[in-house]
Amino acid sequence: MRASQQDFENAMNQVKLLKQDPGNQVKLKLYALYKQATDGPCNMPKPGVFDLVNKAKWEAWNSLGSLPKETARQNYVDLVSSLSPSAEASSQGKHEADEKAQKSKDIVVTSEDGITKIVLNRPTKKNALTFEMYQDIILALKNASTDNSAITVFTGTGDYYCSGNDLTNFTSAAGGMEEAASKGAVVLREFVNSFIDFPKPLVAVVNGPAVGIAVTLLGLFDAVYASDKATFHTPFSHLGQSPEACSSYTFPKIMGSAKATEMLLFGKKLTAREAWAQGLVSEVFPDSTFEKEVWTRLKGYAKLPPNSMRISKELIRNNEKEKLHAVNAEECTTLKAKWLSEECINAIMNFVSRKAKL
Ligand SMILES: CCCCCC/C=C/C(=O)SCCNC(=O)CCNC(=O)[C@H](O)C(C)(C)COP(=O)(O)OP(=O)(O)OC[C@H]1O[C@@H](n2cnc3c(N)ncnc32)[C@H](O)[C@@H]1OP(=O)(O)O
Repeated sequence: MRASQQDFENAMNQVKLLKQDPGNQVKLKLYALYKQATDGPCNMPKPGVFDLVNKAKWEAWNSLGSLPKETARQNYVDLVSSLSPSAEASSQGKHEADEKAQKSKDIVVTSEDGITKIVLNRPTKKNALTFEMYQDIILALKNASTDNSAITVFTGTGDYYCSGNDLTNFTSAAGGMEEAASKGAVVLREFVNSFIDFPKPLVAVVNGPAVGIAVTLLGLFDAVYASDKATFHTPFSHLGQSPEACSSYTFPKIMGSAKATEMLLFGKKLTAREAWAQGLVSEVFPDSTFEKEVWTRLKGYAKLPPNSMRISKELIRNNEKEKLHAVNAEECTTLKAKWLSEECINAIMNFVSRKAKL
């Protein structure tokens, strides 16, 4: 259900009643969503480098790109309700938000031992990401950013970690490719932004092969643990597409441009050990002991002082947050055009009609 103007106004009042300071990141997000919901996309000149507060506010607003006013209003209401679980209206909103994330059969979210676990749960389709799953992950990350857990972990059910974007997202859209491309660019931008801005340690437990966006996103994680059965494949040229999730920036930075080119332009598939040697993976484990070793380790990390981990992450991430948002915006604009290209449409049609796999 979409948030009404009345819900929005209630949420604004609710913010004033918050008992605890939600912290600067959340306040910036609230400001940005409020501006987007009332004024639309950022239309102000960027403040100067020394005007730190206004610059941070401008960046937060600008990072929302062309997010529709209605979506911003809804996100504002959801965010406020996640902040004040004790207030009646808010607790109801939070409950609805949690339920929505939990209800999704393809994304399972649990919280235990200081760890929020977000599981891609569509094994019959190798955990390929549908439009709904992107939205559910955005919501799950939003909830995880303010829940009691110290760290957040992504993993997959079954033999794959994730086979990337569901290629039928584009062919099955009611309004056709044009509408799917426009929607895809907006959803992708918000989806990647939620990884750029995620405030707690984010860990990928890569239980099997990863393809496309499941690989490129890893450059935005804080640690990546992989089974030795995992592989890392970004066949963008084969698909007539271009890189996303800031990988056009993070991959050359992580592995150097020559290695990044082999992956992002030529679609070279890496083994887990190769990905480790190139700095994309933190550590590789034998598949037979992978789950046990990784979860034991993560439970230990989750006992570390959470605020300290948050602040350290903020120090690292803030060095390049602005750059990441700019790269994300540019990649989404480029992809939107690529999705409508003959090269891409042919590649997707070949997959859907069973003529081609990777
Ligand atoms: C908001 C939009 C954002 C978009 C961001 C841009 C992102 C880009 C990318 O992620 S590009 C990468 C896209 N992914 C692929 O190209 C992978 C396509 N899949 C394959 O090539 C193969 O399925 C495989 C190599 C992953 C696995 O092969 P195999 O082991 O032989 O299994 P199956 O092919 O039989 O797969 C089982 C079942 O799953 C379906 N499936 C697998 N991956 C996808 C996918 N990405 N999209 C849609 N469906 C997928 C496959 O069709 C089978 O379905 P079926 O049993 O036939 O109904």
